[in-house]
Amino acid sequence: MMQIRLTVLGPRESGPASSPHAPVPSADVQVSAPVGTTLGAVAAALAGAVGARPGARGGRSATHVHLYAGEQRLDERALLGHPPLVDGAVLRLDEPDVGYAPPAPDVTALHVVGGPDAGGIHLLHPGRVLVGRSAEADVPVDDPDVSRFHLVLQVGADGSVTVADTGSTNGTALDGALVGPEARPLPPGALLTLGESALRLVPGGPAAVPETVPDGQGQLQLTVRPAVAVPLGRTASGTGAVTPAAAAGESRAPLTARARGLLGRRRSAVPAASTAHRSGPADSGRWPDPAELLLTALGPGPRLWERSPEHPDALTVRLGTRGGRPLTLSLREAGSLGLAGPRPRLLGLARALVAQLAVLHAPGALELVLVAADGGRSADARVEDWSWLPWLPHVRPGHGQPCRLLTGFDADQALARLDELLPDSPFRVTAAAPTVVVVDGDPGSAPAREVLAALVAHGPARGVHVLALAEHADLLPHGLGATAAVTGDVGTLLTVERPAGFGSPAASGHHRAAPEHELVEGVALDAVSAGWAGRLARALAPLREPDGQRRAGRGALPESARLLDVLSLGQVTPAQVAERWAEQTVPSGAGPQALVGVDRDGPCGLDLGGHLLIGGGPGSGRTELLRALLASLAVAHRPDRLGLLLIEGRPPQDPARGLAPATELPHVIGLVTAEEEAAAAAALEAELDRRAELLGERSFSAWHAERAISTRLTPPRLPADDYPQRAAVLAVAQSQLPHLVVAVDDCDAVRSPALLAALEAVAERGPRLGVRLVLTTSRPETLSGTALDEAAGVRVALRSEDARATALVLQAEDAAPWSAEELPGRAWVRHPDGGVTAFQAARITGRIPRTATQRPTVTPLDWTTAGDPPTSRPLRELGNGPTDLALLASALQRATDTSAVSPLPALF
Ligand SMILES: Nc1ncnc2c1ncn2[C@@H]1O[C@H](COP(=O)(O)OP(=O)(O)OP(=O)(O)O)[C@@H](O)[C@H]1O
Repeated sequence: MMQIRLTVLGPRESGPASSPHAPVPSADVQVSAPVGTTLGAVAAALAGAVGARPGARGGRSATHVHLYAGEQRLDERALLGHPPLVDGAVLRLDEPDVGYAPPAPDVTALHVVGGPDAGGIHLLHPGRVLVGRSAEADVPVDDPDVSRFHLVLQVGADGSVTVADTGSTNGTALDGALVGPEARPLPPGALLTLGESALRLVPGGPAAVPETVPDGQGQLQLTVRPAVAVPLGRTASGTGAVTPAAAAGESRAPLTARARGLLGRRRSAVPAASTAHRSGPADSGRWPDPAELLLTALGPGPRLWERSPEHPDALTVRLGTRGGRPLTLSLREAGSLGLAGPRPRLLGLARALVAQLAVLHAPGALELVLVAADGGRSADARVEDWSWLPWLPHVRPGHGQPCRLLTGFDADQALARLDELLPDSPFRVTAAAPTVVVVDGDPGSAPAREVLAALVAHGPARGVHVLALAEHADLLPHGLGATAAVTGDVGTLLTVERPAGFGSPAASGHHRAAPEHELVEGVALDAVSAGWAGRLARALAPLREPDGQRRAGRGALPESARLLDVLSLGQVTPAQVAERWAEQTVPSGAGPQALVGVDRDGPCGLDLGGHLLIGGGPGSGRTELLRALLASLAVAHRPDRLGLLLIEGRPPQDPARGLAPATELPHVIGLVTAEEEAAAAAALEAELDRRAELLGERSFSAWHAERAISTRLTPPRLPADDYPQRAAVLAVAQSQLPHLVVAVDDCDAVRSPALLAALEAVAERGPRLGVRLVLTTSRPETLSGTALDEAAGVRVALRSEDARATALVLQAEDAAPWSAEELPGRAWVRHPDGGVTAFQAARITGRIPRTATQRPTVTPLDWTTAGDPPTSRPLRELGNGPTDLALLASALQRATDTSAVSPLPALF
């Protein structure tokens, strides 16, 4: 099933009162659907999500819902998961959505490149274009210092543009020179300043080459491209924040200086002219303005995700401009940043900063966490303020954090998110990428405040950077490395306090016990609207890094997985299985391999080079993992090359819940019942001896290298009860040396001394002879110190109430970092090299999903619960059809028959 998140915009209320500015109903939904589902299958449900009843309006009937993506009318046969129906898509009911059309690249545009309402991209078509604060303006700019109708552009048919001031209060400057009521030519690249806003005329250019490949499941993979060269003029010493002068001096084309008068004497006199350089959009330089950011996300453009953690400008954000030059701040150098000032401007600034981080750093290079749990504001208000952010791909849990998104909209979620960032958290063990945690106001509880204080103090050294927001500077957490406070009559300026000597090579090499701070005043801040941020985040939502460039350890663990999917055996036909077997080469000394689940990098296996121990509490999924392992081994190895001997230490009351279902696998050479324990023990020991004799001095692989394995051997009929004779016959009949896996469920409950002795013999002698143990236990303390425990090279800990049990299984001093989540099948594995990774074991005895799960569903997205731990509801069993294991076993049996492979005879 693929899952894509969409926004549906409803039809505007019809009737005489309807105006182009009337609010449009909108809903964020999640669509779950099998690959190959068409839009038509969910169209009615999408319409329903915005309260539209099919047939309620002309054009829409019970069967026909008209949906548009931008201006494009969508065919109902369009496939979900393919562009434009990808994650983050915005669909509109009944009418084209002009506002969401991607900007045509070949048309000259006016970009709002700085100021309190930055980021706008307005295409200029021939005619008269009014720019002003009024919503009625052709180019509205929500800047208090901009007049309602501030200036007018005249766009000629040939693309030439002139500008004239319409008698604005604060004046207009063109590249620093005052513009009067007479029209003056506005050349491409020129910068217009009005109020605290800066606008640039950007000529059209050729369309960007698409750089993504759809995966058909709602995501777009970026194509591999050469690493972006670091712009000239930068050296390693330039990694810090940069002074405005340095920024301008180092960018390839200095950004245009703004008229100083506009900064100092707003609302009064006309600005004095100053000399200015002009820079074209192609080289807008080191610190992209909000409009360029949006284009980069929509393209996606070549600057998308350009900053690796090693990039000199990694984690450096542009706060605004001063004297027309970008003022930046490096989170790496400052450690943390506080933003203070009246909301909405504060939010606008925060959005601009987070947008820069998300556009310039790939999800593998930067993790974003949102904490918006301040009890002083209603939950609805908090979600409304931040609902744009969860669309960013950087907010997905990449280290197994128990949540769907790294968000904290209530006190519990907030504390969980902050806890996860502490150094001893299991979720930071493999963290390679830095994290920026946005904390809006109070984090919601006293413990969370404590953790936040610790993160402010010690986080930066470990790559955790706090970006805190508060209405007043004195409400910010103490000890932040830098602050930016919104000031000015109308809240469009910033006063930035940051460590002194930022970015200067001399200072960064110099150790300061308590860094002095410097104040930078009169910074014209960059702020962007919520709509702008939502559009940018939705554009980034479907994007994924090219495979090879993803950092190890990224990607979330699924809540559950189906083994047949992990094995790519969705259809599970005998032919498919026979093909797998045919790929197999002669057994080697290395143990058999088996895929059993999914880790953060995709399907994952357990290495049976040695023995395997699986520990976990009641109902944690030990038996299921064992069955999955057996099934997976059976798919990977022909039944003449692998034998499976099954032992139940504590036979379950309902045999279907134990290992009995696995006996249908053609590889199984016995399920030992209580009465058979002694016999099984004898047969096992005999088998070890037989193998030792057969091998002599040779290793298992050397032996195999010496002889070709007969595939045409028919098993002889064996007398039923004469074990020694059977063993002898086996020895002759086999003249072959298959892998043998002895699987013992609940091995702590095995009571027969003979069987325990045989198992210990396997533990000791087995690996060299091609015999491996797979043991499960709910009481690892009873095994502690035994040969069975000590021999296990690969160790898996499923959930357990008892932290000591987990520590014993993983042979860790302290289990705290490794407590597995509630989910059945969620586990940590300790590899022979000592590394520990998390994975989700896959399911093999689930019932085949029948029609009910295959039906696409549309559910409202609720951001408030995205940060909750996944509920440990048992997987819903649908229908009473055969289990996946039964299906697989039957395919394996038929494959055995048709490929003339002879399964091994029973061991005893
Ligand atoms: N990998 C998994 N994915 C989803 N659900 C699972 C998984 N493994 C187990 N379960 C669910 O958890 C239940 C318990 O699993 P299982 O019987 O394997 O656990 P156990 O640890 O052997 O339990 P017990 O303590 O009863 O022996 C199963 O009925 C199944 O519904």
